[in-house]
Amino acid sequence: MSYFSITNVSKSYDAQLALQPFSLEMKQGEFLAIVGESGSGKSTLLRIMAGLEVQDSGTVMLEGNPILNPNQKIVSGYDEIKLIHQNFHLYPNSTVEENLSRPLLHYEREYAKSRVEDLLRLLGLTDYRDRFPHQLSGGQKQKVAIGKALSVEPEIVLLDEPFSSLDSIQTQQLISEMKTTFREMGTTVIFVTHDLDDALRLTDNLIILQKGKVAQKGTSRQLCEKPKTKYVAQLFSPINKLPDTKNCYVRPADVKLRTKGGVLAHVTDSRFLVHYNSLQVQLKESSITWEVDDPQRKYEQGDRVYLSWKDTKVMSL
Ligand SMILES: Nc1ncnc2c1ncn2[C@@H]1O[C@H](COP(=O)(O)OP(=O)(O)OP(=O)(O)O)[C@@H](O)[C@H]1O
Repeated sequence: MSYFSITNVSKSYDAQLALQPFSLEMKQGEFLAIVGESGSGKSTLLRIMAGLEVQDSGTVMLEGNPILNPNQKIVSGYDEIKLIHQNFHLYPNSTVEENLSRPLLHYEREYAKSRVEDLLRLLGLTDYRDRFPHQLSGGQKQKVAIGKALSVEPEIVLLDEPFSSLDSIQTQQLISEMKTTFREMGTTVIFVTHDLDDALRLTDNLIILQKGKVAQKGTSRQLCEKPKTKYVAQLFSPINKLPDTKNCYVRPADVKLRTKGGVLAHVTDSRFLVHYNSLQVQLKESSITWEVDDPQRKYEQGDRVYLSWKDTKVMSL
């Protein structure tokens, strides 16, 4: 018996198909990221997993017990499975400490006190315990919201793009911190996002969702090297279509640049990036524009360059 399992769960809203039959098995303490563009069904899936949405078909089971949906249960949702999303709610007139304590009102006092201390320490909020939400940064507020959800010790945390109000540096930092916290607590985590980089900060275990359907699952390496669709390929880098082919592409990093021999192109733009210059080049024969990496930072706008690539690097999508 698997720890958390979703079997053939599907959902439509009127005529709109949001999720095609979806199945998943997870072990306790495992992390998973579900990546998909807007409208791919990520939130719908998480809400069904949390028992907050009625599915058209299929079952969700936690440790052999069914997760009941709002049609089957009077008070929807479970303490064991917490969904955290962007529109988090903090009590504005309560301090950080009080916000974290509120969900524990019905717990034994000593336990609640020590649990709040643990959360303050884990989330790095000890110095902010007496502050009110309006005295916190966006990242700190988000941490308190996550702390509130974690206070009842959920076994599974479902993160629905909870960091989208933060800038990318804050987001990266918070995801790394959360990863340590979740590991320490042995929490099972499912993180949905449209941003592959954010997903990879948490885990290498990926499912790509596209139009309500699993496009591919696997590790980042498997998905990057053997993408099954254009969408999966483009999550990792831009892709360049080979001239005179229907569906053959090559990545910018897999194109070699030379001063002679290969496909002639002209450099039309150059951008400085951390590890290489990213060139925009126009292929002479076909007038197609490509993006290619110039790791030696050798070429400039206006230069002629010859392009070549290995057949093994060509992706048929
Ligand atoms: N309550 C609803 N009523 C009708 N249609 C809905 C409802 N909720 C979602 N949908 C539709 O179902 C599809 C999947 O939506 P969902 O919110 O699950 O996607 P998502 O991947 O989470 O999107 P986003 O990243 O923009 O939040 C979309 O086409 C959406 O318009």
